[in-house]
Amino acid sequence: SYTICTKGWYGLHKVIIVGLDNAGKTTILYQFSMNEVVHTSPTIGSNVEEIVVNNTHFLMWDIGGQESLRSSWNTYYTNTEFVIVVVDSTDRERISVTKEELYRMLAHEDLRKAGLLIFANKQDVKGCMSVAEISQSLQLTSVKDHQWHIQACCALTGEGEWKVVRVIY
Ligand SMILES: Nc1nc2c(ncn2[C@@H]2O[C@H](COP(=O)(O)OP(=O)(O)OP(=O)(O)O)[C@@H](O)[C@H]2O)c(=O)[nH]1
Ligand SMILES: [Mg+2]
Repeated sequence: SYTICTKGWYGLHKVIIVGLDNAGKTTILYQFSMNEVVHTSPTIGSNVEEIVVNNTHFLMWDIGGQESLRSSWNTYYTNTEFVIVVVDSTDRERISVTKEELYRMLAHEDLRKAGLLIFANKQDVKGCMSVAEISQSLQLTSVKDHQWHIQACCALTGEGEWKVVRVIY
């Protein structure tokens, strides 16, 4: 679970969900909005859902992660308060690609004040990377100019703590 500080703003909070193709972004979006595992196909463009946590409204944008789509992620950045980066914990080959995309994003002016939440997804798969391995591969301790948190998760089950968001004002 993780805590989000909304700094006294009761309006609609914009969240974007990014990460490489097949990471589980769309599965996570519908876990939050419907508490269900939906059948997904690769996202072209984006999906958007509003979710409510403790009377706080979040507009969550799930953006397609295929290589050809990544250059348009930045068209979603304006007014984004929270960036969720979803990592496929089984995908050791491409963790370095996630890292490149992560640092490109964090350098973007429009995300200067955004908080960062990393979901280490697919933790149900045996032999997958742990949270510690992913933190190290992404060099998260070097991220000083954004608040960040990394969370183990399995989007195929809504169980466990991963969907628990605590909102403080
Ligand atoms: N084992 C396992 N599979 C998962 C998990 N989460 C998602 N998947 C599967 O991973 C595949 C891709 O999931 P999506 O949610 O479509 O991935 P995406 O990140 O939205 O992909 P793009 O839209 O192409 O960017 C699907 O077959 C999901 O069922 C998980 O926690 N564990
Ligand atoms: Mg998708």
